[in-house]
Amino acid sequence: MMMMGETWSQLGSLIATAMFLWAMFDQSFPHHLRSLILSHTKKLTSFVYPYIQIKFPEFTGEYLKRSEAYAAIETYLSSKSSSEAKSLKAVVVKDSSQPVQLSMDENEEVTDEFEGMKVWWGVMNIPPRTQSFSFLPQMEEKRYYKLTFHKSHRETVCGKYINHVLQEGKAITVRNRQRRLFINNPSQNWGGYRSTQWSHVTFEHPASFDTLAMDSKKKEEIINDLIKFSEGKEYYAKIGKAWKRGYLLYGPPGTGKSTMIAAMANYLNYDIYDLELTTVKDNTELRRLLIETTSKSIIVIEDIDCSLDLTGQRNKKKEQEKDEEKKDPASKMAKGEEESSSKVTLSGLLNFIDGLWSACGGERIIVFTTNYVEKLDPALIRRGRMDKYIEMSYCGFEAFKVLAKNYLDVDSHELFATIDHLLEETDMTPADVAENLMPKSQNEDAETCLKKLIEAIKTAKEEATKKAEEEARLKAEKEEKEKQEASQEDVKIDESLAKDVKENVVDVVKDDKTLGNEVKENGVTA
Ligand SMILES: Nc1ncnc2c1ncn2[C@@H]1O[C@H](COP(=O)(O)OP(=O)(O)OP(=O)(O)O)[C@@H](O)[C@H]1O
Ligand SMILES: [Mg+2]
Repeated sequence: MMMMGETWSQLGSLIATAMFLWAMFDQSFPHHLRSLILSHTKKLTSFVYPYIQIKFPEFTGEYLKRSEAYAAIETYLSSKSSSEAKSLKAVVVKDSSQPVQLSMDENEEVTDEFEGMKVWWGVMNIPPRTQSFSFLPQMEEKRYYKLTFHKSHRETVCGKYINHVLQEGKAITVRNRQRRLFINNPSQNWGGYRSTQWSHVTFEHPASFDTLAMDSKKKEEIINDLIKFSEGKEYYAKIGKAWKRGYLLYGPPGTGKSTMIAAMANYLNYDIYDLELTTVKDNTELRRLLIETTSKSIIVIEDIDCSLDLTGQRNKKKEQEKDEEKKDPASKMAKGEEESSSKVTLSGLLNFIDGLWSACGGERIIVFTTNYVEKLDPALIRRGRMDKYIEMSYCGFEAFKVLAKNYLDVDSHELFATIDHLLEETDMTPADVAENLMPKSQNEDAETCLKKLIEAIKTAKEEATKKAEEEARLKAEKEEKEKQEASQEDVKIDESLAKDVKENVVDVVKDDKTLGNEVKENGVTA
């Protein structure tokens, strides 16, 4: 057997010979001959090894930004890696609902198939250059994904396949991401190197369309509308409209407007931006807030009628306040803080909804909620701004059945007919119905809760009747009072009229007497 030392010395001389030959080739061959030989060598290599490789480095650009493509590929390959690769890495991904994302370790390889072709993915590692000096932080290691495929698939891979991987990777990230609920910060907190226009918490509202109590047809219509919107990227581009949709949710308190927003966000997997208009100083701030929102989100302005005085009464109110201030300057000082709170105008808000800036980012839903739709300025809710009006109304029988299923797990019961009848006659919000259906102790079963609800509806009905009677009585009293006032006014007018007539008659009599005396004194002149 050959000794180890001999083997090494033979290998050494072989390398030395190869280097000598390469140096000879490099120096003595003319340039055109060299490139001819090199091109033939390439052809030969490609004949023996007909595969192409593409690298996707983890960090790119001058400031070594983590490549979006790398992250998308990592996510895309995650499921394949966990089932195929033997050595895996667990990475904690920010804002993801998955505790960790698994990716293959260096020098592992997984296969993928697309339209009948097979490709290979591997993670490679470039060892760090130890002696280099840089102001930029030294990266421990530089990794890249290596995609290998047969040269006959070049066109499909470079066109369709890579696109598919990146899009699918991003879609998985969106699917796995934790939804967030944002709230706008007052602008004094916007400064600093970490600008924080919005703060967020993880959005964990459990509402869904299944648990939302409302007419099933209406619910279906809303779901279809949402699906059409979320899949409408091409359509919106085709018709030349920004990819956004406005919903106006209106109805009495406790009818499920906020719950509906949560259900929408859960259904579409969107984030929610809860915009508190009263803390926005002016229209410029409003625009900045809008720019900071991301796509796939619902921007909510709750109780729009109370958020700002956008109902055209702003001026009236201001005038009134000014009058008060003139009388009492101290009241102005007391109000000082409040007054400087918001100067957002109706036109600023309209601009926010459908100005040029509103198109940035795309795929956004804007929701307004209000208890008093009639109070809103028509310009704010005209079609195109608010595309769909959704009325959230009092609990009907169908809505009750959803709540009974949710809260008591019953689909039918003999008491349902009574409840159906009572709900037809009485206005009760889903919130009140839900509260009565909720068992308050271990001893309360479905029947007890249903009976409790019946009692509550009956009480509400009695109260409503009493209220209506009281209102009717007050109205009648008011009308009677107005009538009396009117008749007293008539009497007054009659009296003053009579007085006028009397005075005039006295005057005429006086005039007649004076005339008579004059005639007497002067005699009749013919
Ligand atoms: N349609 C509904 N379906 C299911 N639950 C509902 C519905 N409406 C109200 N609720 C229940 O009542 C509670 C209050 O409802 P929600 O806050 O959505 O009402 P709202 O219309 O937003 O009221 P407000 O006008 O006062 O903001 C919710 O927590 C929910 O449990
Ligand atoms: Mg609400």
